[in-house]
Amino acid sequence: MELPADHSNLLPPSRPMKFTHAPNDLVLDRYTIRRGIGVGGFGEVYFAVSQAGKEVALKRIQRNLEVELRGVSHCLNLKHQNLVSLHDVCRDSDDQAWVVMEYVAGPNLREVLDDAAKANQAEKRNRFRPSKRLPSGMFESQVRHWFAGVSAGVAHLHSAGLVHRDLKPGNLFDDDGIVKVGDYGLSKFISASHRSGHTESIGTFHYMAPEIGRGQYGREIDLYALGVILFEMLTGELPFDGETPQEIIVKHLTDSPDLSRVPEDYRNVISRCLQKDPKKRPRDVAEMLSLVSMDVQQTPVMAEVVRANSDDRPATDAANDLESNEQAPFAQAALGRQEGGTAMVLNSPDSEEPIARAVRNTFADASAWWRALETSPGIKLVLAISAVAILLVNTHWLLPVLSMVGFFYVPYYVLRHVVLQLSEPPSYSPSNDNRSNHSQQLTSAPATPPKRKPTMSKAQVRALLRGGLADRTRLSRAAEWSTSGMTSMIVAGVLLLLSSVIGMRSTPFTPLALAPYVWMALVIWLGAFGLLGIGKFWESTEGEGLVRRLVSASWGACLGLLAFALGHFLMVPMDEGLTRDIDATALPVSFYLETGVPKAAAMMAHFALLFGVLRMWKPVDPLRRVRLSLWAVTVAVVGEWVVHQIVPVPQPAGMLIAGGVIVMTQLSAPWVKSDAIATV
Ligand SMILES: Nc1ncnc2c1ncn2[C@@H]1O[C@H](COP(=O)(O)OP(=O)(O)OP(=O)(O)O)[C@@H](O)[C@H]1O
Repeated sequence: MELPADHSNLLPPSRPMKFTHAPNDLVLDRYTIRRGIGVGGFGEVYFAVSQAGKEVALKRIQRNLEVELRGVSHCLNLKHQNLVSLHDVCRDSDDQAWVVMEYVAGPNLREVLDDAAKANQAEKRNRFRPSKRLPSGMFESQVRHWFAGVSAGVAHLHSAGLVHRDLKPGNLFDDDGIVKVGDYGLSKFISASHRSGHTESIGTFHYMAPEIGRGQYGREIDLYALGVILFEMLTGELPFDGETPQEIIVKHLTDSPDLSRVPEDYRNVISRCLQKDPKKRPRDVAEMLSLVSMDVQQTPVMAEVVRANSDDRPATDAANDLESNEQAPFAQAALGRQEGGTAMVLNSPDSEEPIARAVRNTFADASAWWRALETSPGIKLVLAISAVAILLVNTHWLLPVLSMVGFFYVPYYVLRHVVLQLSEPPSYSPSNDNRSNHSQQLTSAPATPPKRKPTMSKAQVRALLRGGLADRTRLSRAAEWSTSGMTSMIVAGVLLLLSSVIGMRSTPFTPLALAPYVWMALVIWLGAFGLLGIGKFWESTEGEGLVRRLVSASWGACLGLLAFALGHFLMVPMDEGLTRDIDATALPVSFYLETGVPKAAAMMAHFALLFGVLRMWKPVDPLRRVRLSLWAVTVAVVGEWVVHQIVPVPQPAGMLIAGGVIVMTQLSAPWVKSDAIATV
């Protein structure tokens, strides 16, 4: 069924808007549809009236998007003149979810911007240009009016512990001179795992802060979007534009905005809001406004902003509690994360652990309930103290129970990671199937997918991926290191088994005969584990670098010492292979015994030299060309043989260790498949 739509100019003429309901349809038993307004990413929006005649806007959420009502009451109870009121979220008899909200008759900022651009064009043609009109075609007073109103609405959301997440001109309305912010909270309540039919319009990406790609949804993302909107209102252009979402994303991550067309007074605020690092942006809306040469006390709206922020709660923290990490459309597009969460380019392996998720959701529910609790601060304090007292009184059984839970949970958690890492190798690479799904999601006409032309060079993609790697938290790096360490331990076990079975096939099985194999497996594992750890610091930048060689050499020296100590402990004969091709009498006495057995110094020098000569950051680099390069293994073995000519160590153990470390490191280190470039 097709209806005329109010905002038809927002869609290409070839795609008429389709609405499920026709005028006069009765929905939710009490609203009569008058007309369809528009179709957005989440569903259709209608203008409707209740039986008593109240005008409302109804948003019909797409059938395949599951609406999570947890915490929605927090949004429903927000009241502010600069926010479009949410009246209700309910289901009809077909279990279809609907959002009932205030109807705003006026235009949205997208339309205002488009009209202003048209007016500007017409004036240019007529060679008439009023002095106050900005390059965008808007008047400066108009820009300030919109910016003030939107800021006030956003400040109120932040003070209530909410982050909008989807600020863009299409979501900002002019209601008879009052600016209203709409669509807040919605993206949060639509479960990411059920958004398979949802296609992000390209417009959405223009306003997305770079950190959204990392699943960060602090209020700084709203300040970033406000900066983009202000830029657009002032210049009529977007600071970061491109033909595809990917191109826009890369610009958000790497480019600086061109502020030359922005009037002087607004450059500072825009440049601060568009900082890549959220910490460098204004702390809150009040600080942002203080950067604009506006008198913040002058208008009632401004006074409201100041008030809202002065009794501001720590919105970022609260919002982060509330915000789940579920939705990262930017991340999905930028880093290849797939619906259903099977493969992602820069995935934290613990992101979807079901028990942790359930606990987090419970805490989110509890904190949302606590915030929504309408009672005096005194009663809240009494409740909080009582809860703490109850916990303290029950520690005698709570602590043992929690310890037991931890006792079983931690090994399960670790095992799950290891299994996931092993069962879905490479953990960093999107599968082909997922990739095709993904391109469908990003394409508005899936029937005839347009030919993709390469919009990014390999260097740009690497920069994008490095950017993502650089911004990961220490905790996620540490978690990944430990997971890689576990994986390498398993690989070491397999190596030990294979090598000992092959090596001891004709000798009797004794602990002494097994010792050299155990020694080698341990040294290989230690070497790889150290390199994996150091690699976590290297992964965010490309490079050769003397520092890297020195760090590798230092780790090589440590490994030599460990190898020596372990050799002694396991009573491994350390002179084998030395006398065969090297004259023991010619060896320096400070490094070798008279029998040719290497001392600790020789082992340290050998591995330091080896690790300093080889480029040890290559096998740990997630962006290496192939996951397991046999060429790298060959180079390591030959390199070891060359080093052996200078500082000999037992052979063939030395060569096996060198090759083994490179194999194990490559197998255990995360890896981005090179053709992920096509996806990104
Ligand atoms: N409360 C409202 N009153 C009047 N018009 C509205 C209201 N809410 C949305 N609209 C209009 O309905 C149309 C569709 O809105 P919707 O929010 O679904 O889409 P969007 O904002 O373009 O995309 P998305 O939902 O993906 O962010 C837009 O033209 C919007 O201006």
